[in-house]
Amino acid sequence: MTVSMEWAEKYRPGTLADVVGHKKPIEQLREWAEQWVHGMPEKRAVILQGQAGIGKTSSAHALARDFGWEAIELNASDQRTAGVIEKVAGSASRMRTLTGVTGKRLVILDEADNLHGNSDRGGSRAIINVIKNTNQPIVLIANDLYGISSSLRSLCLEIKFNSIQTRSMVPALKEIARKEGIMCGIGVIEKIAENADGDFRSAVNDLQAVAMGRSEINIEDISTAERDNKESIFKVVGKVFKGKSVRSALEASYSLDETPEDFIHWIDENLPHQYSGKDEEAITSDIVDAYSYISKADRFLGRVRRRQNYRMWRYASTLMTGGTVVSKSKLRGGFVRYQSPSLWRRMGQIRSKRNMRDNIAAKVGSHCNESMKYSRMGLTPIYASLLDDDDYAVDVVATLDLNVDELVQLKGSKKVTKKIQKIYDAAQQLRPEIVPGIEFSGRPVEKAPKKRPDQLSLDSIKSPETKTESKAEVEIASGEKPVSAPGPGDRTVASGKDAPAKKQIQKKPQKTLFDF
Ligand SMILES: Nc1ncnc2c1ncn2[C@@H]1O[C@H](COP(=O)(O)OP(=O)(O)OP(=O)(O)O)[C@@H](O)[C@H]1O
Repeated sequence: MTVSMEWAEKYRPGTLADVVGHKKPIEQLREWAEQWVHGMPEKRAVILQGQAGIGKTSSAHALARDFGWEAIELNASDQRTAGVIEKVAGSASRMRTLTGVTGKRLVILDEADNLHGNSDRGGSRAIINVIKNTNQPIVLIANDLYGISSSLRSLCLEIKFNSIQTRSMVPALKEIARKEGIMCGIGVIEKIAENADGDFRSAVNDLQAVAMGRSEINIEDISTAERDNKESIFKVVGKVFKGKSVRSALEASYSLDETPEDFIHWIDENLPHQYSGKDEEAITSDIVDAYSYISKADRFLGRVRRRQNYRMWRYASTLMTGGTVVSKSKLRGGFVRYQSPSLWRRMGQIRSKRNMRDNIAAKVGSHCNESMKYSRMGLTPIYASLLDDDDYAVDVVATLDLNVDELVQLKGSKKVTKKIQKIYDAAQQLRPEIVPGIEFSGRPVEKAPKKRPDQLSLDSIKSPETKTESKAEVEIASGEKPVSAPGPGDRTVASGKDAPAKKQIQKKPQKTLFDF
């Protein structure tokens, strides 16, 4: 097994045919390159846009190789001043390539959504000028189009790279494992691909990490690797709180698989737990000092979000880790069980509660032909109060098609109580059948006659006799013999045979709120 070289580099696709997924964008890229072969395309530059690690840069290099072009890559760490860009892709480059061979040169500008910093001074303007005049193909690579000016965008053909689907990654990962002589147990590759969330580079990195020192990988090894990653965050947090070397804390934080956006929450959550003891005054002062650095780091994170300039993450990291390290008046050891950020849990809870509240309001709104916003404010509380009456409650749940969690929330309860479960079960039997192709609006168009709450209540599902009474009620109300007995099973679309029964039931005077 070779571990000396990164597999992601080793298995970088050599030609466009080796690129995993991206059928359509690769086709677009090829067509654009063909136009260069036969002359000059309308757009002399393309922007390959998509999340990191999905093969944009590799595709650009593979394109150059397939077409026999020299590739020159300028990434954000290069000095992308107007002069440099002009030199590489401007008028001089029209004569011949760097190697002296006359032919096309593919200029690849990585991180094109990041052309703001000092080193890129004039970069954006220079690229615009170069694109207008060049006779060399130019590829811009960007995670996000928002960081690129509209005047630059208008000169480029935009090609979107989507994240790679798990099922496309699996055969490619299996092939890498085979070439590396690694045996993989059932589901191993699928799990790695799933965890990567569309990012093929991280899938390859994960495969390499878990294969290190093994010739066989089983599914349990993957869970261990996931746990190792979690352990490493605890180690880094420990280094920040307990160590005195800014450098080693910073280096440890860079090795993490967490962004500064996430890491700051770990520090924020655990700082007060780590700094505890009897010397209250010193502790308070250390905590205040550390938080003053953390808040400055947070300001940088805000700037990164607003300007999409990820270079400033560096300052944020230095402030939050280095700042916390230097703000200790003395070293504090002691074991502390670090917690994952509670803010995430709270946000998750709030978000899911809010989503549920909106779902309920949308269902009420749909039933009453009102907007979700209006029903959230005005109507939902009314429906909530109807739940106090068990019979209405069953009808409300069935009519609005509430699920059990929504019922719990609308009832203002904290959990599924026995009563709530009973209401829900009763509603399941009353629930109208949804006619395919017709969206449920609380009033399905064609369905078997819906039983009224007075026909099916909590009690009525308890004893079969009560159901018989209900049949009798229909008979009395219609003055005719009922065609079929309404029971839990008869929630099908009304057939011609059922039609008379439906007609009779519609004649019945309104008895409940939902009888319209
Ligand atoms: N679609 C893909 N097909 C084959 N290999 C891929 C693909 N996507 C990523 N890889 C692997 O991941 C590595 C990184 O890919 P690449 O640099 O092309 O991604 P990117 O989208 O340009 O990411 P970034 O925006 O971070 O530069 C490659 O060396 C390759 O091993």
